[in-house]
Amino acid sequence: MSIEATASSAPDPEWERLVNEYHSAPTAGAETVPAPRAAVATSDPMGDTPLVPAWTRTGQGWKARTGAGRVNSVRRFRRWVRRQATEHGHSAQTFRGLRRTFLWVQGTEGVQIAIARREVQQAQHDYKDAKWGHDKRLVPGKEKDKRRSEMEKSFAASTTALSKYKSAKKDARVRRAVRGAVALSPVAAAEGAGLYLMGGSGGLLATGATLVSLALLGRRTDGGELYADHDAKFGDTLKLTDSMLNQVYRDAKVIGGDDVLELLTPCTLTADGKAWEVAFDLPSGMPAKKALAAKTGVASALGVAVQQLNQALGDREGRIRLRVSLNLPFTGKPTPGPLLSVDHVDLWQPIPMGINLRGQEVSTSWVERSGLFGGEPGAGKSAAANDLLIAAALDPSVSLYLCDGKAGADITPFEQIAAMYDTDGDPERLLEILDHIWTVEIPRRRALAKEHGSRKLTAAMAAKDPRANLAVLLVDEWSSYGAAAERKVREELERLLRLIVQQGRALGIITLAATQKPDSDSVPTGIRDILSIRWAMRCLTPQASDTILGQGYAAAGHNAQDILKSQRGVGIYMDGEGAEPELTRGHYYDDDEVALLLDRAYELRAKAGTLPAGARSLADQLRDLGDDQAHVLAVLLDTFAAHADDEGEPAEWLPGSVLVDALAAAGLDVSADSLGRLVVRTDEEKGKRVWEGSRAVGYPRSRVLVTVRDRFKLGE
Ligand SMILES: Nc1ncnc2c1ncn2[C@@H]1O[C@H](COP(=O)(O)OP(=O)(O)OP(=O)(O)O)[C@@H](O)[C@H]1O
Repeated sequence: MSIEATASSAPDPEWERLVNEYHSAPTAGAETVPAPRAAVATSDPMGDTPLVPAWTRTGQGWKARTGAGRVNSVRRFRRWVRRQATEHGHSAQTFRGLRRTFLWVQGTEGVQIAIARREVQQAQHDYKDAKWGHDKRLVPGKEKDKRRSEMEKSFAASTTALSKYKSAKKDARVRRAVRGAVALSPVAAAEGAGLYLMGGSGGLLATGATLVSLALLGRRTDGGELYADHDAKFGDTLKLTDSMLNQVYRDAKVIGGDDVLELLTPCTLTADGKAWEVAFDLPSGMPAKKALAAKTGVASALGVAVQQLNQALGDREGRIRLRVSLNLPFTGKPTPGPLLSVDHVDLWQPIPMGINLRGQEVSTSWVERSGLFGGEPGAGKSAAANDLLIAAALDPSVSLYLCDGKAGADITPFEQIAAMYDTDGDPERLLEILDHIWTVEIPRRRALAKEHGSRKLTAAMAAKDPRANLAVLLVDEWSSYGAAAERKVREELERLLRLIVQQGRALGIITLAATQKPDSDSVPTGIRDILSIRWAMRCLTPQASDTILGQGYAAAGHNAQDILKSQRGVGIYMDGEGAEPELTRGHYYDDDEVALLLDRAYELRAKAGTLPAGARSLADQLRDLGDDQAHVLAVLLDTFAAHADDEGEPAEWLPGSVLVDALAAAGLDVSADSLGRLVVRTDEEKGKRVWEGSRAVGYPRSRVLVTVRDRFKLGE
């Protein structure tokens, strides 16, 4: 492994940034540990202390490492059990050791003895042949002498061979006895000493030591192999080592057999103990794309699921930041969304969308942007869209235009605060909404920008002029509208949406399209290409994933098909053009939380006077008119509401005296006659009714409502 060290004399900002990053603890979403960021660059002026993140020495660092240690122990035990069934099992090793000891004691003398025995057999055979030749009759005298001499020589050779054989046997016996003594004496000594010093347990201990010695002797298999635990994959050990890393990238055919990765940090367990991280450079000249595309191979070589692996591009070509999660990420319960703890939101600022793999908050500025969220049904698009919509709702200045082509219930809770909405999947209503934006909103905004001497609306402008507000247009399931509309209407819808996305951007109109089936029908290509923020939730095919993110992303390792069904709300998030896609889980607000947040949004808007006309109470709408009679009618309506029954329904009838008193209490000097002239009753309505034990003349609420409608064209 090679770790770069920075010369103390040569400040290297890039290096310091990297070091700081590795010394910092994760932020929101993860359990955080205070990280002594500032001290890092200066505490090691010579650059010679090991690059170990400071958090490892904190209480939580120890806790994380103890947790990982515990998991590792269990896994080690499981590996040990698995090992016992193989030729590397400890009993197999012990027997191998025993056999090897026996063979050693037996030695190689057996071979000498066998050779000597063979010599004896040969010599005796030769002697027999010579004797047979000699004992023949009718052999002339000279020849007889020669044969006798050969017979005698053979006899002598046979005797010599026999004595050599005997001495080889004796020699072997002695040597074996010596080796036997050598092998047995330590065992006997240990046993004796054990028994003598500690009794039975000492004997057991000595036996254990003998078995361990035998197991050690039998460590290598007959094929000469050793049990190599370090060859185990990350998935087995849950520990990432530098040598393992190189092997992994070699196995995945990213780097060659002789290549090495240049590690910029050691393999480090993250502060929350959930993953290992390391940053490294690929061998010079190798594009990072090669490693990113080999995601499946790398995951397989690590022995983990592909979802546990995250390779992010470093800040320069060829640099990779690898993160391997110990468990499948994003499968636990979602953490409470951050909007729950804020009073209001400023949509001109970045808003929190979700949490990335490192537990960091992913925030996005939606100003001058538009987005496309896609994924199979139930992947979490509506929840993701809610991250923007709820933030927009909590900014009382923002106008909401919400359209749901699938006619679901996702945007129903927003109805009260939406400027215009369609929850029926009605293309005619969508046309009305888009037409309103194109013919009313956009010209108004353009004129406003001109008034401020600009071509676009900005945050600075909004701070000075409340008319310069943002607006959000959500079009969920465009294809459903397309399918339900006539060809002409469909073409008009497409034309308007394209114009709104293109021209509305600079004028503060944020468009968000969501689709279940990301293909060219679901969002027309021309419109899709100009939606800059993309969020690809789980898709069924890599092509669908590419339709959301852009061509070639799946092949480069960013494939939303890899997201598991259990990883709800998780998607590959691309925060604008050219941004590196990153796996992000959207913040999730359940139905109760959405209702709570929208109540807050309603209040904020009621206070700011930005509720859409339909959502404000009739009394408020009357007051807004600034007309005296409208004001009187507003007080009358409030008085009926103040006398509501147990179910909260306003009173249906009140005596004139009660109404006149209420008007007086509101500072309005209205006589009974003037009231009668304003709210003109029928003869029947003028009849007396029983009120608190006596009979009185009064006014029905329905007559007041009719007066409001007739005079001011307001109300039901
Ligand atoms: N960020 C998240 N964290 C945890 N769970 C989530 C998240 N997002 C969604 N879910 C779960 O997934 C379910 C489906 O989510 P959602 O309705 O947003 O999916 P969808 O893609 O919009 O589905 P459809 O296309 O059918 O409308 C939710 O009810 C919720 O239980």
